[in-house]
Order: sequence, then structure tokens, then C-alpha cells
Amino acid sequence: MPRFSHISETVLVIEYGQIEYAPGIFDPPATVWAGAQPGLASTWLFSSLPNPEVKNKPALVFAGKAVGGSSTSNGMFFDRGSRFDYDAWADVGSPEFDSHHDKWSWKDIFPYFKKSVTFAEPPASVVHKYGYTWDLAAFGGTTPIYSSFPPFLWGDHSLMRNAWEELGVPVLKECAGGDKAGLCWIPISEHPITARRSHAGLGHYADVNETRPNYDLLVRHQVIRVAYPHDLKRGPPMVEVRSLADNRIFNVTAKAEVILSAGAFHTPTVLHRSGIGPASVIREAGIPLVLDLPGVGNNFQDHSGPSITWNYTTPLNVTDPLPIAMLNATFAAEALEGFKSIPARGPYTLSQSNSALYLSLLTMAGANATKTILHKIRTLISSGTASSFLPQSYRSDPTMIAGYEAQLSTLARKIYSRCSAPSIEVPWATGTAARLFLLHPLSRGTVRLNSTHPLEQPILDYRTGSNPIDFDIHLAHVRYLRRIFTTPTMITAQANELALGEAIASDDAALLNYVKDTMTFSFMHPCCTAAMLPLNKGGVVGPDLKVFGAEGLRVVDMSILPLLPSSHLSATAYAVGEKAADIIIRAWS
Ligand SMILES: Cc1cc2nc3c(=O)[nH]c(=O)nc-3n(C[C@H](O)[C@H](O)[C@H](O)COP(=O)(O)OP(=O)(O)OC[C@H]3O[C@@H](n4cnc5c(N)ncnc54)[C@H](O)[C@@H]3O)c2cc1C
Repeated sequence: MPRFSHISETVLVIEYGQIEYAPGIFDPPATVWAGAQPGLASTWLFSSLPNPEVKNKPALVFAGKAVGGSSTSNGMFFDRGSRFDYDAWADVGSPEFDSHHDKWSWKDIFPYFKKSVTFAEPPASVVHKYGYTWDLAAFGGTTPIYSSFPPFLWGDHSLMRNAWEELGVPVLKECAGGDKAGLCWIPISEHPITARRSHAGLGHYADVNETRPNYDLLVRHQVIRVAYPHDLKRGPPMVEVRSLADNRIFNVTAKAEVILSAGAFHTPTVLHRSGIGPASVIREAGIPLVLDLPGVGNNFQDHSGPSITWNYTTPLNVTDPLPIAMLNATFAAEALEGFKSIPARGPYTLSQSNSALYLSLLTMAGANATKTILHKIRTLISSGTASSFLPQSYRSDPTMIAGYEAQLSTLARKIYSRCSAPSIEVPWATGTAARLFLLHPLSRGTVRLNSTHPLEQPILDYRTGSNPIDFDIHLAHVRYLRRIFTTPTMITAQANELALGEAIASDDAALLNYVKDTMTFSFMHPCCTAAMLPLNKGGVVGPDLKVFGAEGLRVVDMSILPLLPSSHLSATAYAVGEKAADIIIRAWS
């Protein structure tokens, strides 16, 4: 929150990790190609509880543990959701939040997307070579967080692009302006000249201790809990902190307020340790109940999805190199040299991917099949059976049920019934696999304090596929995307579909089995575990991001989202941070 350096209050940021100058898997990039990605000091690795609906497999998921959080180790894909996603946030909070000063629809958050990043136009030679397009109207910020296009793409990049175009997918000039149903160029979060990762740690925090008189950054300290010595109405709370260096535990007293920003896994854990959360969860953990807030650690969502794979049975007719060239020592050495040169060039300037297809269910499944899915969703609400798909632990709470029904209703009306609201993302850069992200899952999981080891990692229950309608949507996605093999580009390249074929695709049970076999449970976008929803819909914070019933306590991170947007989350995280800063500065000025 470096924006706070301009207000009269003093600010202390407490962070578990430390400043990482070369964190993550792309900086230095050699580790990517060496295949060496052991536990980085700057990330946590979680293995979730098994997912009963998906062959009892666990989800494997990382989270950043450094100043700047997961932006220090993410895939640098820098997209925004569609306007319908943020309008859905407003819809699900309506009518309760309608009269609130702070609003979160697309038009309310778009200015913060623009403000939060500095977009750098690529050089003309790069545009000429790859055909990048953009619209400056979607940008305009001047922060140290950069959004740029890499000056390098692999030779086979254009194959998928051509194939999707041949399928009739609309090619969009810009996808960051709210409309993204089509084929998109996606910038990545890197410096346009050095191609080094642009992340919140370096961009916003690295020099605050030296340069901001009212600002302190305390690294390698764990926030244990917040505590109200008197009562919840007399905030802000004290913050109990543990030094990772010597295990010393001490309290920090805030004068104005406390802001939790520990991410979708750790924010609910801090609240649970504080006695704030669902009464049953808090009691089971043996912690005195301070505030019964059923939504804390519930409503957990992430992007997941199956993949389709193929091989090319003829050498590709492309002029630019393919990744296999990295096995050539001369090419690999030149790639590293290129990354170090100014401006940087070559393969290491490209992170994971910078292209994606986004399509709606209506476009893929057609009107009739979509109608059937919408009918199923609406029947869950009208028959009062939606709650049977919720985790047992909050199935009996009327506010959680009301919130889930409201989410289903919003998703049906605002997302799944629109041609222009994507239900799938397929990102790519190279290779012979397409990963099919389900953008708006109906299943909900939980994040719970590990009561045996409360200071260690929480217990994640993904519950992937617990609402079976998610599988209906996956099946529709896979069926449509297999059409890629019928395109002239794929036929010419003699693309040979692997593991899947007409026999499986036309048999619901076989296709479902395929989807389960190829499921990636997390595309690393956990969210929504301290959701901005009305209290009577299981919400934890209001539109001002204040925790209901706990004076002087706010949450500002991806746990406040009520619903996942149709994007990776870092751009949304920056925009939420910027908007929260304005809300907080207004409150204190
Ligand atoms: C491997 C990976 C790949 C990803 N790829 C992409 C991508 O390509 N594009 C994209 O847009 N998004 C991507 N994401 C997602 C995106 O980076 C995150 O959604 C976003 O950074 C989340 O922001 P946050 O503020 O909610 O939490 P985080 O960024 O996770 O930050 C939480 C911070 O809180 C700290 N913390 C936690 N508990 C405590 C405690 N008790 N005391 C003190 N500090 C604590 C953590 O150390 C961390 O620094 C990826 C994420 C990961 C992990």
C-alpha cells in the first residue's frame, strides 16, 4: 500500500517473506529450461484434501511468500476480467449494497485497472513481426508495475492462433477494455526494456524503508492473529506477531486501522486464529469465539480444467525456432545472452504465454445445450436443493445458502446466458496442449485452520466438481475445442489428437472420465474466502472492505472477491489494491 506514504498516518507492513530480487521461475530464467523448480524459498506449496468427485486426487497449488506476494512467482500473464465479471460482483451484492458509497461494478473498477499499471507499446519491428494489437484507451497509469508485450514468440505460436481464427473465433484488438470474448493478445508483467519480472515487491515496496518517512516494512514476521482487548466495537485490534528469526512473539498496536492482505489462503487463517469465523470451525479448533462470521474460509473458488493434447506427425513448416532449440547449447547460450542484453531479446523475454482464447458457453454449446444448463442451475435455486452441493460444514447456515443461491442466480443471468461473457480461457505460447480453464465454477470449497498446527499451512478442500453442473460445462468446452483438429491449419500440420477421439467425445461417461483424468485442479487463482457480500449472504466484508462487526479491521486481497473473474488474478489484485487505497485515504483525510 505505498499510496499511503502520502497521508499523515504512519504505516507498518508486516510480511512473512522478504524482498526477493530475483524470485520466481523466470528470473533468472535458466531454471525454467533446466527443469529445476524445487521449493523456492519465496513460495509455499500446498497439497489439498483429496477431491472425491475427481478420483480422490489432491490439488497442488503454490502461493507467494515474499514481499509482493504471488506477483513475485506467478506466470506473469497480465489480463483483466470481462466487464460482466465485475458487474456480477455488483449484482450479487444487490440490493443490500446498492446505496453504499463504494461500488464495484466494471465502470467503478476500470479506472483502477488503468491506474495500476504502466503499459509500454512494443517497438514497430516487433509489432510488424507478430501483429500485436492494443488500445491505449484501456491503459494510462504510471506506476512501477509494467505491462508489455514480449519481443519474442516461438515458431509454432501462430498455429493455434490461425486455427482458432479458422474456427471463426473473433480476433480482438484489445481485451483489457472490458470485452474479451474472442482471440486476445495478452501483455505480460515485465519491464519493456530489461524484460525482468515487474512485481509488487520491487515495484511498490523495495525502497519504502529508505524513502518514505511514514512507512515501515517489517519482513520475516508472521501475523498470528488480531485481538480486541476490550470489545469488537472498540477497534482497531492489536496485531500479534511472531518473528521468524527467533520465534519472539509481540503485539503491534495500530492507531487507525488494521488491513489484512495475506491472500485467499492465509487471510481466513489469520481470522480463524483470531476467533473470527464460523462458530463451529472456531470451536473445533479450540479457539475462544470472538465473532461468529460464517463466511470466513468459505466460498473458496479457483480456476480448474481438463486439457486436450496432440502431436504433429509431420515437421512443422515454421521459420522461427521451436522450444526444442533450447537443447542446442549454442542456441541456449545465445538465449541467455539475449536476456541480459539491453533491450532484452530472445526466448527468455517470453514468460509462460501471451495469447488466449476466451469464449462463452453459448458460443460453444449453442442455445439449446446452454438452456439445459441454465435450467439446471435455476432448478437448484427454485427447488431449494442448491445447498446440497455446499460443504457439509456450512450447509445448515441460511446466510451461506442465500449467498450461494444469489451467486448461482447471478452467474446464470449475468454470465452463462450471454454470448459476450466468456466461460472458458485457453492460454498458449507454444506446444501441443490446450488447457481449458473453467472460468466460473459452481463448486465451492473451504479453507480451514489446521487446528493441530495452527501456525502452519491451512487445510484446503477444493471440492472440485462437487456441483456436477461444472462437469456439464467442462464437457461442452471439450467438445467444442476438439474442433480445432478440423481446421485447415491443424490438418496441414497433421495434428494427431492424443488420448481423446470421436469415440470418447461422443460418449458422456467416457468423456467425463477423460475430463477427470486430465484435470488440473488449480491454475493458481484461489479467491473469495472473505467475500465482499452482504452479511445475510455469507459476506465477510462490505464494499468499503471493512470486516462486518469488527471495528478497525479491513481485508484487501483476493479473498474479498465474491466470484472469480474470467482472468488470472494479478491485474485484478492491483486494481483492488488501488481502489482500496482510495477508499482508505478518503476515510482518513
Ligand atoms: C504459481 C502462480 C502462478 C500464477 N500465475 C499468474 C499469472 O500468470 N497471471 C496472473 O495474473 N496471476 C497469476 N497468479 C495469481 C496471482 O499472482 C495471485 O492471485 C495474486 O498475486 C494474489 O494476490 P493476494 O494479494 O491475494 O495474495 P498474495 O499475492 O498471495 O500475497 C499474500 C502475502 O501475504 C503474506 N502472508 C501470508 N500469511 C501471512 C502472515 N500470517 N503474516 C504475514 N504475511 C503473510 C504472503 O507471504 C504473501 O506475500 C499466479 C499465482 C501463483 C502462485
